[in-house]
Amino acid sequence: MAKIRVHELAKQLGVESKTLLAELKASGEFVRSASSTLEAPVERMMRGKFTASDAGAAKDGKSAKPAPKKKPAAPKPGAPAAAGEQAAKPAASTPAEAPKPGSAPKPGAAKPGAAPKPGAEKAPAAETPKPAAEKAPQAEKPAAPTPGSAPKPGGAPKPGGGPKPGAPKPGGQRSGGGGRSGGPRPGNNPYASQQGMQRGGGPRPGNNPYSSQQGMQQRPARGEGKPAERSGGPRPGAPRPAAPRPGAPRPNPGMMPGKTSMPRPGERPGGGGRGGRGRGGGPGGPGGAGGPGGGRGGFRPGGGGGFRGRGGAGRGSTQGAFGRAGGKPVRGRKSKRAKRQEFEQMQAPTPGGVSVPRGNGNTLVRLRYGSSLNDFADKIDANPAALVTVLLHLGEMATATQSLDEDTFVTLGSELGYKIEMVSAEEEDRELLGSFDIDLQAEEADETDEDLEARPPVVTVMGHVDHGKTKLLDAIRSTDVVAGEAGGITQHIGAYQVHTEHEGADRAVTFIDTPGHEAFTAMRARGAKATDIAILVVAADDGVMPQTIEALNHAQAADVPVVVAVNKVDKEGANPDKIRQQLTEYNLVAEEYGGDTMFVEVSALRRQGIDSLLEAVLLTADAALDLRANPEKDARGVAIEAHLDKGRGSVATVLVQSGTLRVGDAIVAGTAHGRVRAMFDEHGESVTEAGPARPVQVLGLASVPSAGDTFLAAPDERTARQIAEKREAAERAALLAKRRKRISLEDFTKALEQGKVETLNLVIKGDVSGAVEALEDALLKIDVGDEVDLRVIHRGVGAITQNDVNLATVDNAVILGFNVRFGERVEDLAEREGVEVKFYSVIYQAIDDIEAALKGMLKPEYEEAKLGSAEIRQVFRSSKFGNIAGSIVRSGTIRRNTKARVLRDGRVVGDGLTVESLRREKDDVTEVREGFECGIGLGSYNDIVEGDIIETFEMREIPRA
Ligand SMILES: Nc1nc2c(ncn2[C@@H]2O[C@H](COP(=O)(O)OP(=O)(O)OP(=O)(O)O)[C@@H](O)[C@H]2O)c(=O)[nH]1
Repeated sequence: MAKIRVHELAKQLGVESKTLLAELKASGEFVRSASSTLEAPVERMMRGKFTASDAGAAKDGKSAKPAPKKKPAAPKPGAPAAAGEQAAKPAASTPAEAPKPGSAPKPGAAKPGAAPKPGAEKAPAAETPKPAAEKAPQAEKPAAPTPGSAPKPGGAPKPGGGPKPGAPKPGGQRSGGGGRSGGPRPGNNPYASQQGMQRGGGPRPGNNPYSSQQGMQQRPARGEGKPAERSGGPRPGAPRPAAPRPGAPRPNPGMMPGKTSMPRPGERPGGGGRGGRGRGGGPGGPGGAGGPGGGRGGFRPGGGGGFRGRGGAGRGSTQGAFGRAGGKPVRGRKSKRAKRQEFEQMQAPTPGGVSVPRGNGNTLVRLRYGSSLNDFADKIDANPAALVTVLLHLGEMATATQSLDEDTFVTLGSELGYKIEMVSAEEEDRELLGSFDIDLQAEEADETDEDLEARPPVVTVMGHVDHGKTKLLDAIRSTDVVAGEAGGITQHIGAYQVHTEHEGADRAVTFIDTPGHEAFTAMRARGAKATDIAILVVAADDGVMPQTIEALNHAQAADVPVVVAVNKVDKEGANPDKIRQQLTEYNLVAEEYGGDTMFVEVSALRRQGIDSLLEAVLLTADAALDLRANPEKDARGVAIEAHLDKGRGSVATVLVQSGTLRVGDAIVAGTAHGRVRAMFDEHGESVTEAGPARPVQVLGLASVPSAGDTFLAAPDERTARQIAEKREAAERAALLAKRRKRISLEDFTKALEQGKVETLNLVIKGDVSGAVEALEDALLKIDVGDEVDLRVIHRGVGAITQNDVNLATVDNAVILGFNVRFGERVEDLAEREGVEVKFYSVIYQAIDDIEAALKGMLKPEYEEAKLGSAEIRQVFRSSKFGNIAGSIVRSGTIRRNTKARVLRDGRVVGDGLTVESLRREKDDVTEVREGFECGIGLGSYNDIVEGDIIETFEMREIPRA
């Protein structure tokens, strides 16, 4: 810039640099060497001081400059010669802002020696202060009311910029009024916002690089042409009325109605009014533009106008800036569409500011337990990412694919106007089937008495360990008349049916061949109600035991009638009555005691009492249950057992509960589907159809269903497949939810504080299921703290398939193959999709790798590393930068943008700060080393006093062990 350096001035003044330096220092200026630059006021002051001794030299310097300066800015260049402090004061008092700027460094005036400026400005400044103050407001007032000119309220007064810069308010007041007499030093202070203030009423533009005024000085200079653009005219909205019409000359900044142009009262607020919007800002800020504009407009009548030709014409004035005839300003009219948009936007803002379709508060959304934001997004047709954002703003962090609990959905839903209803797996399955026009409930409800036929009861044997359940089932099986007749060996297929004579009729009873309440409960948990009656086996020599009670509870909870088999009556010490007695305490009162529970004494070992037991079962069933089913419909039932047979493929034992299953039927059992290729009974006999309560082994499913899966015959194979696929997807989601190491709300908060929750998703494939399970268990046991989440999203036996890779792609997972390889063409796919697949044959290697990977994913830990400290020698106030700490670096280095804290008497008074600005002299620097002085700005933190220590530090990552 064109500021004069000490040695240059010394030369001009005919004194030695040393002398001048000494003088400057004596005056309290911040000058370090002969090459330091001086601000104009300081220069003036020095010239004043040395004038006596060398008037000639001084004059020369001045006279050379004034000329250029006057040109652009000052209307009243008047007294250029008048240097010295007096002149300086008034100049500064008019916030140094407008006037000076013009004269300031840049303006067309090449490199003004600096000296001249002051002169040029002072004069006008000194005179104009007041009028300016008045004018500026005036200029603004009209602006506001005339909408045409200032379509946006902000355009005129609002931003407050107007008053500030344009009017003398901040600047003027400050400088004028704020000048404290006897202020310490006129400033060549690089940090003072208003150096003049300190001087008794003699505000002078300082050498302060932070000073906003200085910035303003530059602004106009730079903006010869720009001001109009920035301040005066082309604000959004503004251009419209003035828009160039075809044929009109293309507008250029120079043509624009700058605020600089003097708005006349009553006139459309041209630049002046708008100029007001500028903030008193410093260099670079838009306010700067506004400021000077307004300032000029206000302070220098005619200044801008003269320069700009048509400057006076604001929008709506006789002649528009763009050549458009003046007149009534065109008021923008909103289209219906715009209005609608506006209305839509008036809806309550979504947290996070994202756009999400909103419900009306009662819009019902049904979600399955274990659903993710993706599922929710699907239902409301929203962008999952937007939901993630909204949830984040509600204080919870989740990925789009992560399963969330009911509370979270309800909270999120209520925020967005949706009523969330979570549905269970059974309900959802019902819905799923409903989408295929299969409504099992309605089907049952529609059945008439004629449709229904008696069916055998289905019985489960339960009881305490070693009380003889298995033995009893064996005994019952062996009593089967049919089996005896056939002479066949009864195979274990998971259930069997026996026939017995009851009240003169042949009756069948179906037994679930898996004793124990665990299987019973597991089936119930899957929504299957396969059992009609429970036989509670109690060893007469042992009595009621814990598992007896447990089994009883399960049966009662399932509302299943109980028949008690008092077993081992052949044993010495057997006390059947004791059993009856004991069980009364559990609401199981024997008929003999006036209750309705049948107690049958049996010896499974000796196969005694079995017939009585079967009879009791049938009596109970007849008394308590309506065992009827419609055989004339598609089969519905439950899978009891299933396994993969090497030769026969998937072999599933299903219990038909209603309808009739026939060979050739398309069926779906859980997520398995297929066509019934063949059916076998418990004797290994092939059967072609199976009616209600008939257990059969079914061949033909494409995969293996799980025990407890419901099955049904579908109208066709395609439907069966689609149902299976939908179920599989739903099951996968539910499984993910279950497998996930869920994070509580508390953890969420913690995770939020720490950053992001990281998750490592895995797909595990192995050669045998045992290995897969072992690996999964071991991996889930890896302790890596709360920060990292490990999730096994899929596991299975066999080669790595396309499906595995697809899953890994979607969930961004790593595939672990244990003793398996890629399936056909899968390797290419994995490569294409960028899915990492790792193969192992030693389980510990896999665990080690995953552990290391998890550690690698751990958020780095940081420690504080001190960078430097600086002692505050003096505090400079800057309106733009806040308080600036004129400091000397005591140790290390002070770097810009590093973290900082302020210490006072060894105590931290301000922490979590940042070195937002750092200057040496007037130059922005990135760092200042030990022993050097600098100006440190801590942003909006202003609580600093002399003697404080500013300590800077950075956070360094600590490598994990
Ligand atoms: N004396 C006698 N022993 C019996 C009788 N029923 C079963 N046992 C014996 O009791 C033991 C347990 O019989 P299980 O049928 O295996 O009993 P469980 O309830 O199936 O046992 P878990 O499968 O372990 O729950 C066996 O040694 C049987 O031989 C019986 O009526 N009389």
